[in-house]
Amino acid sequence: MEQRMLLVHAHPDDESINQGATMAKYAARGTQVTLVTCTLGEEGEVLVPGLAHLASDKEDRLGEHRITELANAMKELGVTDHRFLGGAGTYRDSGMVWHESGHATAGEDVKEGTFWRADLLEATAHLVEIVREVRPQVLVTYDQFGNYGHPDHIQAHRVATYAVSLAAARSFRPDLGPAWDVAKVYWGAMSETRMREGLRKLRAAGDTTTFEGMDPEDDLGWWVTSDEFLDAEVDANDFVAAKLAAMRAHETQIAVDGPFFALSNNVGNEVWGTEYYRLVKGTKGPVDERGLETDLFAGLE
Ligand SMILES: CC(=O)N[C@H]1[C@@H](O[C@@H]2[C@H](O)[C@H](O)[C@@H](O)[C@H](O)[C@H]2O)O[C@H](CO)[C@@H](O)[C@@H]1O
Ligand SMILES: [Zn+2]
Repeated sequence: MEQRMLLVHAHPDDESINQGATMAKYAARGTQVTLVTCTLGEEGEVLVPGLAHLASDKEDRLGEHRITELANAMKELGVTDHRFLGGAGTYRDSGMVWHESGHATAGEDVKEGTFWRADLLEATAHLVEIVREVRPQVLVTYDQFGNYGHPDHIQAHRVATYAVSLAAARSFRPDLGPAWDVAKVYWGAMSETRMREGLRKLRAAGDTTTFEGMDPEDDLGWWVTSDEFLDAEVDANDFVAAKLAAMRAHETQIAVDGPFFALSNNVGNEVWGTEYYRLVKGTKGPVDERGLETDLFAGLE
């Protein structure tokens, strides 16, 4: 079977942070990996001082710069098919604010033309066209909370979920191509056990700044998924270097000496090279002794 995987993400950088190792692993073994990014990340911060002029409140050219960052990241992962939903610049980054309880949320005045205010059916139709062209057996996106509450992540979840249904409906927009039913849909997840183990190692090594304020013995809350709800673990430790190089490519968003890289090597390999998933559509394939699939195409041979 020719394996085809489609990932739907909100901003350039989400793909590398969340599934960079998985993408590199499957691309290396010949799976067709397609990434759809819904915005250009125009409202992002700019961590590189020499690029501060690009910010949305200055020259507003961060979006075009992040197109290049994404292309560079895809080269590191070996992914050759990456697209912007509706074409580059169709949906603008909605921005975000931090809610008092620690997760992201939409600001008071979300601008016209942003992804959060997009017409859901219009945005979904753009994705249906891609789904019917690519015909993926596996689709990956965020959970209903966008994993940490960012409005664009939540909207990407909604568009991806709606597009899976409509792409399979023969009577919906036949002009967008023959119907296609995606066999398996996964939500990216962060294992509670793995995050707790990583935090314990960091704190034991004296690191109090990485994931500052998080106590490994506390309830880790919305950050993580309880292991009872995990369905798949992709061990891509051989591709950690590619993932970290892809994350570094998003230089305006991810500080090389920031929390993502502050992990010591051994913690880094364990935390970043293994990526977790919840299966929300389709039948679970063969599992290991923990009840976890180790291949997202399990059961589809
Ligand atoms: C990983 C991710 O989704 N990044 C988004 C996010 O970026 C955050 C935002 O700039 C926030 O203000 C910072 O405090 C935080 O550190 C950033 O991770 O939101 C941006 C604006 O919508 C988006 O461009 C970026 O890709
Ligand atoms: Zn994002």
